[in-house]
Amino acid sequence: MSEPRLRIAVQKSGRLADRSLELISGAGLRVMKGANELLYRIENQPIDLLRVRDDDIPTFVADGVAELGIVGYNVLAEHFPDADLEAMIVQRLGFGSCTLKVAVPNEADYTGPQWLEGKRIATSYPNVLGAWLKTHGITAEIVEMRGAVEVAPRMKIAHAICDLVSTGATLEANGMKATDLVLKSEAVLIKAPHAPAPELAHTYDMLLRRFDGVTASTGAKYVMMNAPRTHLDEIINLIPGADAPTIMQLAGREDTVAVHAVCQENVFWDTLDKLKTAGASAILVLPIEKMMK
Ligand SMILES: Nc1ncnc2c1ncn2[C@@H]1O[C@H](COP(=O)(O)OP(=O)(O)OP(=O)(O)O)[C@@H](O)[C@H]1O
Ligand SMILES: O=P(O)(O)OC[C@H]1O[C@H](OP(=O)(O)OP(=O)(O)O)[C@H](O)[C@@H]1O
Ligand SMILES: [Mg+2]
Repeated sequence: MSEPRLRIAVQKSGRLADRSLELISGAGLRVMKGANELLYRIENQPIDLLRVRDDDIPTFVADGVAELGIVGYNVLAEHFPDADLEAMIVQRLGFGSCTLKVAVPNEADYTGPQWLEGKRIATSYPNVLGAWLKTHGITAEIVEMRGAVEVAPRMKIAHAICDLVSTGATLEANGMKATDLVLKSEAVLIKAPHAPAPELAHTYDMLLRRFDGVTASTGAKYVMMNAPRTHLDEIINLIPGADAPTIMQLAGREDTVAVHAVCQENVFWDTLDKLKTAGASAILVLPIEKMMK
């Protein structure tokens, strides 16, 4: 009998496919792209990647066909409108960020959600939209469409739409404006309801630790600078998201210390300017490749 292998369901192609593979290789898994398009093997761990349509990922993971999956929160919320999603989510992954919004033609005299009362709204997210309408006490007809939702008002199929928006370019190109935020989304790592087979528990735990490490290090920076003792508090307060920086005495410079810190947030040029003004010098910002808390 063949050795058991963990399965991770990932989008085969589309907006999450590349970033999902980056996360997987960032966790040290070597992907073998074989002849089998549905299944990619991991060379150095007992793991396979199940490559499917993103719509199939929530069901595959909930049914235990795959122990883990990477999918948009929007797809998960639509599939399991009544489930405890937080219990399924292992972690938020920080990519694939988008929003689900209500949008109407530019010329509409939109005054607020009440405008939607008795109207037709086209969407690929009938469950999420239905719940949102309910919380606003609105009765509207939901027209379900699989794609090209943005053309519905022009085709006179609907008065409004509820669709994914990221840059807003699609809405603009179709003469529409976003009016209400229905859901914020990003890619999430989800897990099956049952624990993995005992012989895979070690691999599973290792994988979750590594995914956490990769996500934690994304955007994190290691910042080093020299700071005059007189302005140390001010300078530390300027370092974004830094937890307990290390302060070291510089040799032969009683009045100056070296400050090293891990920043959890973006370090902008603006921050560097402020640090400089506060007296910091020799400022270095370095990327962090991996991080384990
Ligand atoms: N414009 C966008 N900007 C950022 N993220 C997006 C955008 N559109 C979609 N996403 C995210 O990426 C996910 C996948 O989008 P994609 O368009 O590849 O899905 P799809 O066409 O349904 O793919 P599939 O063929 O797998 O069914 C979405 O569910 C959403 O979480
Ligand atoms: O606000 P924007 O940056 O324009 O992004 C929004 C568009 O992106 C998604 O479609 P996608 O491009 O993935 O194609 P699809 O409609 O085939 O899914 C979504 O369905 C919107 O149409
Ligand atoms: Mg899909």
